[in-house]
Amino acid sequence: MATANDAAALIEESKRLAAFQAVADHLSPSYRHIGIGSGSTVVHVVAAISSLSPSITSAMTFYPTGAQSEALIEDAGLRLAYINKLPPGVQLDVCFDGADEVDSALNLIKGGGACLWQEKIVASAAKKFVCVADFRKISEGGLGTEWKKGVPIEVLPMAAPRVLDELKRLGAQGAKIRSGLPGKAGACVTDNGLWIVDAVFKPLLAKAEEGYEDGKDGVWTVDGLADKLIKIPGVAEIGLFYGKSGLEVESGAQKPVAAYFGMADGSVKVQTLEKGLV
Ligand SMILES: O=C[C@H](O)[C@H](O)[C@H](O)COP(=O)(O)O
Repeated sequence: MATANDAAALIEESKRLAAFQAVADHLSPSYRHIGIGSGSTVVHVVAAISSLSPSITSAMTFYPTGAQSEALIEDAGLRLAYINKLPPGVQLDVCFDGADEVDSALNLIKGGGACLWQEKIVASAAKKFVCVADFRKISEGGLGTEWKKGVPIEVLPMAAPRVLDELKRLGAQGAKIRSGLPGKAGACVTDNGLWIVDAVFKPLLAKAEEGYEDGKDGVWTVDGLADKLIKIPGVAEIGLFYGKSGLEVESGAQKPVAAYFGMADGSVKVQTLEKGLV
């Protein structure tokens, strides 16, 4: 019988498979500017990049999405720079990052590790954002069916009570300020010095259905809810990556062009808007 350790090892291996395949498919030796996300799957992205010849990686510069990814880049001996130093008009060639859940339209929940704001800045600065995840992140029933902890929302601490009130009015089934425990008493504090509110909604629709009234009975489309959340005073950024992908717009895309999933059977599946999950 499989033990908890076996299950953990299987998940870790699936992360590794997804990351190595994504790097093999999307990191061209000609690339110069690479965004590195946050979380546990992206650790394998950096390992995959580090396994390449230094003659390739020494010509590249890597841009972090927070303290963890900054340390990943430094510890791997890769050239580190910051997105505010990217010359005006220059985009990242590619950004690799994880996700907490991915729906059929490549909308993402991100922020499980409280890094969403810088992640969205870096992902949207890239010509193409490539998502890497393990099989648990595949959402067939809409965002919120697999990731049940709620949509992470980065907020100004003094606005948190008002944000919680507004979330209730928008039909949130539950919303709370993320605790810093076990590491830190009190609220979780992000790399930007702000707080995270996690708001649980009914599973989000990837697309509006015919004649559908968004938000009725607390059921939202991803885009409909995102547009409401981002406008709440005191909200800095939201952990919904939605709208367009780098294949659809020149710049500013939040959605990945592809999502790589390591599967429990050792295979890797790739999801794109064109072909779905194959
Ligand atoms: O805030 C954290 C980021 O959005 C992560 O990319 C996301 O939580 C996925 O993390 P992991 O790769 O550890 O599942």
